[in-house]
Amino acid sequence: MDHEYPFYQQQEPQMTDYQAQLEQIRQQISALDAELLGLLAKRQQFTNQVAETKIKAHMQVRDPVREEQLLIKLIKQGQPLGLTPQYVTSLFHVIIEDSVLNQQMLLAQKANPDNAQPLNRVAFLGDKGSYSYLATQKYFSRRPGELMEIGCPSFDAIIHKVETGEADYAVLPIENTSSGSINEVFDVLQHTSLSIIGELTHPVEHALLVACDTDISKLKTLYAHPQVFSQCSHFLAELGNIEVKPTDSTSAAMLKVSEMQDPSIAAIGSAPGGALYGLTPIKSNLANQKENHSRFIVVARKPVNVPLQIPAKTTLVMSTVQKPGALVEALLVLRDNQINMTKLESRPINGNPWEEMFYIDVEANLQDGPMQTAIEQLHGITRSLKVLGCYPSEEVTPTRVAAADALQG
Ligand SMILES: O=C(O)C(=O)C[C@]1(C(=O)O)C=C[C@@H](O)C=C1
Repeated sequence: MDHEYPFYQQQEPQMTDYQAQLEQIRQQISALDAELLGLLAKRQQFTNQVAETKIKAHMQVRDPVREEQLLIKLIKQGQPLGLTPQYVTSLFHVIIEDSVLNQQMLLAQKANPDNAQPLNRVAFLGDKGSYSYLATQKYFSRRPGELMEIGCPSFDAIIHKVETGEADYAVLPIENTSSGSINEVFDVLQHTSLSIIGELTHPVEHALLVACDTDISKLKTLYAHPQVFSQCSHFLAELGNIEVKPTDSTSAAMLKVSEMQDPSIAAIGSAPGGALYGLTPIKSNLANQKENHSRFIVVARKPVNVPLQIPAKTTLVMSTVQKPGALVEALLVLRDNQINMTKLESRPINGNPWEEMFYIDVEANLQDGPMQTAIEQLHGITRSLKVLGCYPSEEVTPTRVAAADALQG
């Protein structure tokens, strides 16, 4: 006879028991997460108060000594709680970056009081879901006023919207870590009266997006912006014989795939952007370089004043006289005035392909004495020189603390 189990034998827990346990723990996690959000919001209120004080005291926003002390203390406090120095450091780098950018925005607002408006009409490439759309959302989420998104089919159309007053700002991609400078934007900057008033970098995480249940082996056609194809050239080479079809923007590619609902068709774009079109990612991280970012500039009809308390960048465009060493002579002016150049880009002059325009980004405030001297000297040795804009630098370099140092003593 089969062995009889005593009636009182504990039954094996059912899957529903485990799910109930999981749900109970998850509710406790969610309650703690809500508390953490409340604390972060309170911290933001305090650091905004710090900004108010710094405005009155004409103090720099960044205080590296304070950041180093703060990180060392937090690493020590985290250790007995089982929080590694790496975890604590990376967490507070994000928190401090947000604090610095918020403070910079507050100081910039004080320096440009008439810029604050209830509605920010912003032109950008493509439509909702494009990388420019995501960058626009990111940049203006930190600024007061409602955002009116104005998607455009081309860079010329974007510039036209702002020049004619149909838009207040434009967000333009100017370079990408994988595919380099975006030449069309440098070319439109040559002839516009608009000023660069801001910048931001935004991660560009390309994913393979589809509208219905399928897999890579079934794909025959791929839609994407040409920039995306060059950034994902290695992935495309591995894909083999698949037809790639360029679109004006990433959002146009995603809209196409969403409308066709065809399992043999996909788009390359960001997963958050794709979600706006009902697309799902079947493969991520397609870019040649894993750290793939695009830098965007923000342009407007009026330049902004950048307070000396926050790090500034100035972008110049110049053409040199036709003599050997002319460019070197111009760059030596920057060196002689202790001005650090962060970017140099050359572009042919429309209608005069044998001469070039040079775009230069420097880490300097236009109001600075040395910068004023450099501009004056450059006017004397170049054929043409134009300041495209002076704007707050949004690159917040994190303060590094060696974990070992932090845990000593
Ligand atoms: O305490 C300050 O001075 C702040 O501005 C706050 C804060 C922070 O978020 O902790 C931000 C930036 C500074 O570099 C240092 C610290």
